[in-house]
Order: sequence, then structure tokens, then C-alpha cells
Amino acid sequence: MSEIHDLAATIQSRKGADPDSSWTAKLFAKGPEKCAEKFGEEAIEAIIEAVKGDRAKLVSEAADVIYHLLVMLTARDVTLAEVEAELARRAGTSGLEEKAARG
Ligand SMILES: N=c1c2ncn([C@@H]3O[C@H](COP(=O)(O)OP(=O)(O)OP(=O)(O)O)[C@@H](O)[C@H]3O)c2ncn1[C@@H]1O[C@H](COP(=O)(O)O)[C@@H](O)[C@H]1O
Repeated sequence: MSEIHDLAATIQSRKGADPDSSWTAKLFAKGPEKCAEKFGEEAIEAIIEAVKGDRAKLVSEAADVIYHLLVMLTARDVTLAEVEAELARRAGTSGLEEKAARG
């Protein structure tokens, strides 16, 4: 399985785990709003590195963003498979076409 799928499964396995045993479980224990706040923080850190043009730090922050996105989704019982299905639904339709079709 891909790294992201493995990570999603690991994150799912932390639901209900002892918060002292795991960063992920600690986030879940704080609630979905906190998980969303943390995702936002990491997204801003990635934006800063992208603006600065620091490739190495952008790679690291992007990994933080993907991890915290998966935590935020899992906190609301949204699966990676559901997001992939949405991306598959969009495949082949240009963003320009999609926007124009909204009327
Ligand atoms: N990919 C990650 C991952 N990315 C980031 N983090 C943690 O997210 C936390 C981010 O907290 P902070 O924002 O305070 O730290 P920071 O952003 O690095 O630094 P600041 O600039 O924000 O201060 C740190 O503790 C990181 O270690 C992660 N913690 C876990 N994982 C993965 O999730 C798995 C399960 O982790 P546990 O649930 O902790 O066992 C691990 O095996 C990893 O594969």
C-alpha cells in the first residue's frame, strides 16, 4: 500500500488510544476542532516555506500538512478513500470547465 494509505491506517488505529502513548491520540483526545486548528497551523507553516522558496523545509512542512489533514479528517470519520473517490469523480474535467459549468 502507499505511504499515505499506510499513514491513514495508522492514524485510524490511534482513535481511542491512550493520549500519553501517541501524538495522534493526544490530538484526537482534544477534539476535532483542535485537530482542525492544528491542520491550519501546519498549512500556514507550509505557506511560509513556499513563499520563502525553501524546498527542504517545504517538503517537511508538506508532510506535516498531509499528516494533520488525515488526522483532521479521521477526527470527523472522513476516510481517505472518500476523498480519493471525490478526486476520481473530478478526474478528466478541467477546473476551468468545472467552474464554467457552475453557471
Ligand atoms: N507523520 C507524522 C507526523 N508529522 C508530524 N507529527 C508530529 O506533529 C507534531 C507537530 O507539533 P508542533 O506543531 O508543536 O511541532 P512542529 O510543527 O514540528 O514545530 P513548530 O514550528 O510548530 O513549533 C510534532 O510532535 C510532530 O512529531 C507527526 N506525528 C506522527 N506522524 C506519523 O504518525 C504515526 C503515528 O504517530 P503516533 O500517533 O504519535 O504514534 C507516526 O509513526 C508517523 O508515521
